[in-house]
Amino acid sequence: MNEMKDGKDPIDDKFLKDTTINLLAAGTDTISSGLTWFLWLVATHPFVEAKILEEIKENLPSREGNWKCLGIEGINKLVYLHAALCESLRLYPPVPFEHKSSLKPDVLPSGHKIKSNTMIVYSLYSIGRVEEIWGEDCLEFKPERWISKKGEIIHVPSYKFIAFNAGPRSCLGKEMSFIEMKMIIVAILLNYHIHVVEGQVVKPSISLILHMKHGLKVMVKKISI
Ligand code: HEM
Repeated sequence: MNEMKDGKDPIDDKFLKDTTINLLAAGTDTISSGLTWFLWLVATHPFVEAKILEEIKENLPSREGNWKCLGIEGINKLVYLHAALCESLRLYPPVPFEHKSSLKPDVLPSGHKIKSNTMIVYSLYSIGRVEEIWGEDCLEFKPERWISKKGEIIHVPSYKFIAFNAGPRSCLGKEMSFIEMKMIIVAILLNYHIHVVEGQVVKPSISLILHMKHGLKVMVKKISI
C-alpha cells in the first residue's frame, strides 16, 4: 500500500476506489430498504408515530427549533426512536439472508455435523421472527420490547439481533446507519404526515436486499409542529 511509483501509489488509488465503491454499495440499498419498512410500520402504527414525535419534540432545544438543532448528541437521546428502528430492522432486516462456509469439518450449535467447504445459508429474516428467541408476540411491531423498566435501551447481542450480521464480518456501517436513518426519520416525521394508500399489497421481494415487492404508495402531507 505504501509502495510509491513516480510519486504516486497505484495500489493506494485502487484501495481508495474499491473502498469508496464498497461503502456506497453497502450503504445505499440497505438504508433505503430499512427506511421504507420503518416508515410503513410507523404509518400503520399511529401510537408509535405519536410517541416518536412526542420524544423528538421534548428533545428539540426550542419549540421553534427544527430537526437540525438536534445534532448527533440530541439524536442519540431518542430512546424510543432507537427502539422503534431496532424493532423494524428485526422484523424487516434489509439483508434478509447470509452465507458462511466451513474451512474444516465442524458441528453446528444445532448438532448438525458438516464437512469442510460446506456453504451454510441462514435467514436473518427468520431469526428475527423465532418465537423461542423473541417470545409469543414475535410477529408484532413493539418498540417497547427494546426498552428497560428504567427507560433505557436493552442491549441485545448481535447473534440475537442479527440485522447487521454478527462476528468478524459484521457491518462496518452499523453506527453510521443508525445516525443516518434517525436523522432522515426525524426530518421526515417533523415535516410530513405519511398516509399509506389503502388496498395495496405490501410484501417483501425475495432478493439480496429486502425491498418491497411492489414498492410503497403513500400520500405525503406537509405539517408544522
Ligand atoms: C440499515 C443499514 C444496513 C444494514 C442492515 C447492513 C447490514 C450488513 C450486513 C448484514 C453485512 C454482512 C454482509 C456479509 O457478510 O455478506 C454488512 C456488511 C458491511 N456493511 Fe452494512 N449494513 C447497513 C448499512 C451500511 C452502511 C451505511 C455502510 C457504510 C457506509 C455499510 C458498510 C458495510 C461494510 C463495509 C460491510 C462489509 C464488512 C466486512 O465484510 O468485513 N453498511 N452490512
